[in-house]
Amino acid sequence: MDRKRQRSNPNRKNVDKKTVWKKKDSKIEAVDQEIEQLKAKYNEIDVASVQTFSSFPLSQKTQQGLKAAHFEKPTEIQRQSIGLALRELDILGAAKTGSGKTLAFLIPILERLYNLKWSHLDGLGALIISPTRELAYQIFEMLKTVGKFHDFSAGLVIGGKPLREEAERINRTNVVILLDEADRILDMGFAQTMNAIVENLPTERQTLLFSATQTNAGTTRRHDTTQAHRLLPTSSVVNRMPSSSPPDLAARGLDFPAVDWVVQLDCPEDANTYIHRVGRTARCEKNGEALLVLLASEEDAMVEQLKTKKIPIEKIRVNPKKKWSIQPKLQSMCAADVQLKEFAQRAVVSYVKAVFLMKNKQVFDVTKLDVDKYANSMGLAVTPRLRFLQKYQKQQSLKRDTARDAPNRDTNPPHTSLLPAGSEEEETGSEDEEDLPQPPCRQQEAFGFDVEDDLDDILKVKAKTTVSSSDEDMEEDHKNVAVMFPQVKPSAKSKKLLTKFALAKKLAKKNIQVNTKVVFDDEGKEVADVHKKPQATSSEDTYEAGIDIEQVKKNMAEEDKFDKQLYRDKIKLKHKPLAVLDVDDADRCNIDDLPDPDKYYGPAASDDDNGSSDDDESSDHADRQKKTCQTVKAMRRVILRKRRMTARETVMTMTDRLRKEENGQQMKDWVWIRFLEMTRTWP
Ligand SMILES: Nc1ncnc2c1ncn2[C@@H]1O[C@H](COP(=O)(O)OP(=O)(O)OP(=O)(O)O)[C@@H](O)[C@H]1O
Repeated sequence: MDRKRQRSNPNRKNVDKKTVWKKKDSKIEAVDQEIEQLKAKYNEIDVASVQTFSSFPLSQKTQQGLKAAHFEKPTEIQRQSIGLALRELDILGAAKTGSGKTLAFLIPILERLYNLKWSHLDGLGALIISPTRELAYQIFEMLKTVGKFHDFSAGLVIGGKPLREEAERINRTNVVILLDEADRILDMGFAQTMNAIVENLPTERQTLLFSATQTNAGTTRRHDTTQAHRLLPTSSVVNRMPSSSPPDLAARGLDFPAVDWVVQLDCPEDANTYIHRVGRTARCEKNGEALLVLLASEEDAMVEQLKTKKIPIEKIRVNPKKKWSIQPKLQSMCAADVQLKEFAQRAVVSYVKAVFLMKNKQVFDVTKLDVDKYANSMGLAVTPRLRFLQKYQKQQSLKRDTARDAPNRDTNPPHTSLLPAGSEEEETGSEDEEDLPQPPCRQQEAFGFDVEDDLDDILKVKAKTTVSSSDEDMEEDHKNVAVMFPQVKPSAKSKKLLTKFALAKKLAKKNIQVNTKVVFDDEGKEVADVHKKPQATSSEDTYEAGIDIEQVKKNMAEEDKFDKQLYRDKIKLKHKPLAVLDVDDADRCNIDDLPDPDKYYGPAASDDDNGSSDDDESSDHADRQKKTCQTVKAMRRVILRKRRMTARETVMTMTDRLRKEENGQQMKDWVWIRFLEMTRTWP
């Protein structure tokens, strides 16, 4: 219809176009006007009077997004920072965990891009760097919710895809969320990457930096977390996990709704980790509780660290009446389940290693750990072998001795004396390894593996990762690593893996005959193993040098013959009728220990022919004995071969066969009785 009208009126098309342009122009004008009006209000923002988001001069689209997400009142950090960010100032904001920092930087980003009328043609307009992949997703979700009425394109770059693809995506998007372990960036050797990103950003830019604190958020005290730390004797360190455990990844920035309590059974690596973990509760105007369990050896140094961050803590002691030990229960569980025991052993070793690797030796002093008690609390009667600890202790005492012997030398060179490659001391160390008193490795005896060895890899990888940076800070780490890994250089002995091939070579060299497996049948006869090497009689001794093709062909033909015969025998055995099984053996079979059928049925029943002579009787009896013997043996074979047959099926098979024979009924009954007796002794 429209087309018809258009055809009838050629000017119509031009009129429509004009209307569209007009509409577009007026829209652009309206946007420009809105931006101008908003900008004019930026300097008039009075933080004290801001009660709701609508008090901020924000674009209609952002206001709509906030409304749709049910964000009405700004949190303190949002109130304080949004106005400043709108004025294009750089911000360094510190606010409590869960205080709404994400929105505090997302709103200004949306507004800034809107004011600049940024479109997808302009490419990248904002860059958000988040510490973890999970947090990146969370920020992305928040951005999609609040910014859904805007026309910007947002992208999430979390790695794992080809670089070119990622680069193209970045160019196409306006707001990019990049993944990186921001908090740990320096620790993990990403300082260079970080610097490279910053160097490539335009010099004219606005920077918003937010960090999580516990108390610096001004008025956020309203919903402070109630915190306490609890001291436990070393015997109560059940279920303590190393600090590098997955929860610490989740502890950074992730927003879990309705977490009331954060209970830390292991000491956090430092005060910052504590803050991040505790920040999972008391989020956004809500209350929360946190409990930290510390060992006596960790208490002083850790509490000091928390105090310097102004974290309010309250010490509580456990009521001894309320305590009960689960140690006996765990011990019995470990005794009953080898796998569980293995897990417990691994847990002990990895925990001690984690403590050993911690940087802050004032808090994490491995020498103060009561490892035996810890192992006991995990249900283990014997502490797993901790070779690295022994080596470390030995090295320490050696170092002390050397210092005593050479007082004029620099007795405590900061880091170099413990692990200098190829140094004198290292050599001494490796010699000492032989002299080290090695405790009996009971877990190795029991399970055939060394729990500790399995974890050595983790140790090495960590060391490598930490050392791999070239940054100044990383150099410092490098030194620390040298202190932390005084002796973890694997000895040449442990480096070499004993492969099957190496083992076979070793045995061949020593001329040791390895055990062979011989299979016997029920009667004690050796069963030829078809999987065994060919047993043809050809001799290989005739070879003097090289390969004699003709001889090989002959041998192969013989082997072939042998194999075919073996196969035929196997098939024959399979189809052999049960009744004729081992008939030749019948005479040798002693059935005296079997119950006598006469005992069950009386002499009359067993007498088939009353008028027969004594001789006939005795020959009858012998016949019957022979038959019985055959039957029982055949039955046993059937039962053993066809284990999958049910007991009833087996007996039915046997009795069917017997029915056709002389004295069938009587024998059938007898077989039944014998069968029932046999089944009673079956495993
Ligand atoms: N103005 C607001 N009104 C209501 N809820 C809000 C507001 N701002 C943020 N929130 C909610 O508060 C929770 C915590 O916000 P957010 O994750 O941004 O905190 P955070 O300070 O970044 O925390 P962390 O330091 O742990 O990363 C989220 O569930 C978020 O939806």
